[in-house]
Amino acid sequence: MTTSPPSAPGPVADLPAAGDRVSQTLLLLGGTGDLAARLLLPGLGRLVDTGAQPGLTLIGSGSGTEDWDDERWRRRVADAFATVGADGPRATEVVRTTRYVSADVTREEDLRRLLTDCRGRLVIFFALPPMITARAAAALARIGLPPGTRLMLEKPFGTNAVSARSLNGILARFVPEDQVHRIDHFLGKSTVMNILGLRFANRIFEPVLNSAHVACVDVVFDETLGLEGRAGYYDGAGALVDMVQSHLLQVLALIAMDAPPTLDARDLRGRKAQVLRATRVWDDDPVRWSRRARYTAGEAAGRRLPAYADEPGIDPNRETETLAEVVLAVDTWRWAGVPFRLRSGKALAGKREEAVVTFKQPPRVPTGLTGYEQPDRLRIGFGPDRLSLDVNINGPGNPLELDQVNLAADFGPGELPPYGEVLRGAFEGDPALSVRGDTVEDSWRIVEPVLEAWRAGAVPLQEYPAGSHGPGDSLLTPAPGELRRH
Ligand SMILES: NC(=O)C1=CN([C@@H]2O[C@H](COP(=O)(O)OP(=O)(O)OC[C@H]3O[C@@H](n4cnc5c(N)ncnc54)[C@H](OP(=O)(O)O)[C@@H]3O)[C@@H](O)[C@H]2O)C=CC1
Ligand SMILES: O=C1O[C@H](COP(=O)(O)O)[C@@H](O)[C@H](O)[C@H]1O
Repeated sequence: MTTSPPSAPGPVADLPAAGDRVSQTLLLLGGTGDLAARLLLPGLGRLVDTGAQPGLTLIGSGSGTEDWDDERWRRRVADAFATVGADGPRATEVVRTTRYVSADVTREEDLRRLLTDCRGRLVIFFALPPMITARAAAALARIGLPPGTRLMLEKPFGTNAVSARSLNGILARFVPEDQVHRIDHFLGKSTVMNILGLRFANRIFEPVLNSAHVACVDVVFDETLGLEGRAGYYDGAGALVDMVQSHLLQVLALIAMDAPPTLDARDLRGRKAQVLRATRVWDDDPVRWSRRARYTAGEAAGRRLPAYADEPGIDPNRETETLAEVVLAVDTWRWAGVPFRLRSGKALAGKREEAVVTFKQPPRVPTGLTGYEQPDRLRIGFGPDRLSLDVNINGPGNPLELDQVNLAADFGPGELPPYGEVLRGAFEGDPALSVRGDTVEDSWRIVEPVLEAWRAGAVPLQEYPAGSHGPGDSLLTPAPGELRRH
């Protein structure tokens, strides 16, 4: 591994010492794309508006297939900043000084030209399709980067375990692991990180978060959004790769990991890695323990949606799923025998974005107390940000009749939107909120048996009308405790 590549371009090479408050350049590859406009630039706007990152220069780049210039780019940045009210002096300065450079990032000469334009410490954000990211990284490995450069790479990282390993290998040739930020914006969501506070800053939950007390854990991300014009990316990915392989496995890891001694990157990522290494498809049977489906025409959240297969840019023969479910086992002392049921789908009846820990029934409800129907549940909501507990109490009325009540705490969104948080991590050189190289490979290892079973046609592609609750035989509907290892 080296940080002194053979041909690092001149101006960026005279770097200040690490840790200083220094001028930095954020080079945004894929700046003309959807991610940059909707999520990344707004996150950046909020971050710079807090006063962090003084002296930041932003350079946006696109492939040059469309007509972009400095003026159009500045408008794009200003519009994105305006969506989050980022209009303070720092944000205004970033808008004033930002520039656009078009470049085919798979070509060495274009990359050299791009790098020559950068000053101070360099952060490169790859907001690019995965195949282009891989080719750009290979080209950068050949030409080299200035020491201290940090790379931010979007998910999905690679397109399968083999390509992820190969991309990790390429990156390791020219950037140390701690300077590689594999982005998972769920790790920047305040409620996701609050899983740590909830679990490890309280005495009452941790002792019961294990197989003695937990019947099952569900991680659910149901959206009402449909394809939203993202055919080019989504039709090659599908719900399992888009959401489960990355975001939902990260949430699973935070819920299932043991307490890290500190929250620094080495401890936190080490704990998550341990859990994911022990995770696999329930009973090693992806045919039995996965579901896939895609939406047909319907109405979701008051919007009429065409069938996924009829959306422009979709190849229906690829059989891309818009809803994926999988049941996983975490083979550790703590979790052996507890099913982790993961599900994400688009164009569903309502938003449901939460992790739910369902507890086992109490050993015995005393004779005389009636009306026990539901086990207690701990719910961690990601949108809206909310923490709640379903508990059985002797409710009003008959004092011996049980009622289930929900004790809830709502909190507003974090100080920064998720992309603001992950950008802050990269600017400050803290990879705690990014995914380590071995973990991303393990995440592919976990989902690959399912992808293979689907490719082989062993799991039928079901259909559900947009605006419905998804297929009727959901793996999440059996009562907790019904899923048993044989
Ligand atoms: N959009 C989203 O909501 C999310 C996206 N992501 C991830 O972010 C990444 C980007 O997604 P998204 O923005 O939606 O994709 P888009 O298709 O909207 O944008 C792709 C970008 O890549 C650029 N690009 C493509 N080929 C080249 C090339 N050879 N040289 C230089 N630039 C190139 C395009 O430039 P041009 O337009 O100029 O051709 C464009 O700016 C993907 O990995 C995706 O998985 C992750 C989370 C959410
Ligand atoms: O990464 C992605 O996440 C979004 C959902 O996350 P949110 O923070 O925008 O709610 C999902 O819609 C998208 O398909 C996926 O690529």
